[in-house]
Amino acid sequence: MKNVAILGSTGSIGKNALHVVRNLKDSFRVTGLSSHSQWEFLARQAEEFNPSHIALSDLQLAGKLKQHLSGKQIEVISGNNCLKEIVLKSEADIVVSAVVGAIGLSAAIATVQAGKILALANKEALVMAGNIVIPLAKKNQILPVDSEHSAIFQALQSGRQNEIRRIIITASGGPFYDFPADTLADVTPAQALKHPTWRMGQKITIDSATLMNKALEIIEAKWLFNLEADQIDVVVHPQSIIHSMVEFCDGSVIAQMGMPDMKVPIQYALTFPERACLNAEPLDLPRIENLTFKKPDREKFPALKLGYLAVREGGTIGATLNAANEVAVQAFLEKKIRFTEIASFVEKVINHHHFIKDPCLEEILAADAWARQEIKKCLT
Ligand SMILES: NC(=O)C1=CN([C@@H]2O[C@H](COP(=O)(O)OP(=O)(O)OC[C@H]3O[C@@H](n4cnc5c(N)ncnc54)[C@H](OP(=O)(O)O)[C@@H]3O)[C@@H](O)[C@H]2O)C=CC1
Ligand SMILES: CC(=O)[C@@H](O)[C@H](O)COP(=O)(O)O
Ligand SMILES: [Mn+2]
Repeated sequence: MKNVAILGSTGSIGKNALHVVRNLKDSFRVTGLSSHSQWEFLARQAEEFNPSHIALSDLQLAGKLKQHLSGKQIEVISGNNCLKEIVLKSEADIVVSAVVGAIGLSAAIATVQAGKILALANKEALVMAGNIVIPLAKKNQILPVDSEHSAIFQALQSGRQNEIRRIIITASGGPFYDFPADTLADVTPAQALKHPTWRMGQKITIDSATLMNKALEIIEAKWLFNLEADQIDVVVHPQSIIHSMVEFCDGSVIAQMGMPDMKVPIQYALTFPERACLNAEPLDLPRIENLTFKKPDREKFPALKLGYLAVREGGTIGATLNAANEVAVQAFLEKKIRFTEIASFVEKVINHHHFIKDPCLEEILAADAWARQEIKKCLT
């Protein structure tokens, strides 16, 4: 029996993770759950899974949660450090990090420092601070949940690190891939939130539409798999059936395929190195008929080149890109900026930032804070 804590349990990945754990209840016990403000939903999850600790980052709502659960043996943690606290207090063997954004970094660091397995969906932690997080982790201590990285990790089980020629990360292209470039300035948040193949939280869905998600993912891949920029390719594959591929030095290309369903990579991260049965929709290739591929359009979707810049140059670019993007996505959702301004404002902030080649954690956090202030100047 393994103890699992799920950070961000009320979100899209968090709910899928609980679905997986519910089906594997003889192998996993939930000892920690967390959310930001959905306290009633978190309370229902706590009542079902009976963890020893839960965390709500919103201090004011935490009072209501405590009152609701009074009489139960569940400790409620709240406040700024609650993610880190739940990692350490919940006695988890595995921490699923399914929070969105930079807030996940401290929990990622705490998890690996405590020697626990980190099942990582929160790609932003590696985008910001892969140079800090990765050296702290042992081999296979960080297990990817992101579908593309899980696919690459699975494909890599058939070869060795020094046999990798390149990886090919697939991208759905998002809802606007075939839109004429001159129409993108006018697309709305409602349109952007209609992802063609995946049902996900709002932030990542907008990132998919700008292709910033692929930018974040190539940075994530660099850190997870120790790759150079010229070993990371992106191909647009609108059906999201091939989740990514690895080309080895003998020319063999190993792909991981399946219907788009995050329960598959979540479960693999929890059960690795074993596999467990999962009642997922079977892959019916004759029904799908066509798997198609296109070169990404870097002019129409400039976010991708920012990702390659961060992979090549490293340093504080990842943290700056991530922070500026988080603010820009929120501003787009609030209809304060246009869709096309997300990438252009992020680029502007990166170009103005004070680059540090090998930043320590404090310098990374300072770059994050600076970028959040700087991009606000573009919003007024
Ligand atoms: N969704 C997907 O299929 C995929 C997601 N990912 C990555 O996984 C992560 C989660 O994505 P997703 O599940 O879609 O996101 P959601 O928005 O659906 O869920 C986010 C979760 O994080 C919590 N949260 C939000 N803000 C804070 C905060 N400031 N402090 C503490 N907790 C917070 C939310 O709590 P509350 O509900 O109370 O707001 C919620 O539980 C992201 O990094 C994303 O890029 C990667 C691959 C696929
Ligand atoms: C499910 C998952 O891993 C997402 O990151 C997904 O890949 C987003 O789709 P895009 O390929 O459109 O970015
Ligand atoms: Mn992904």
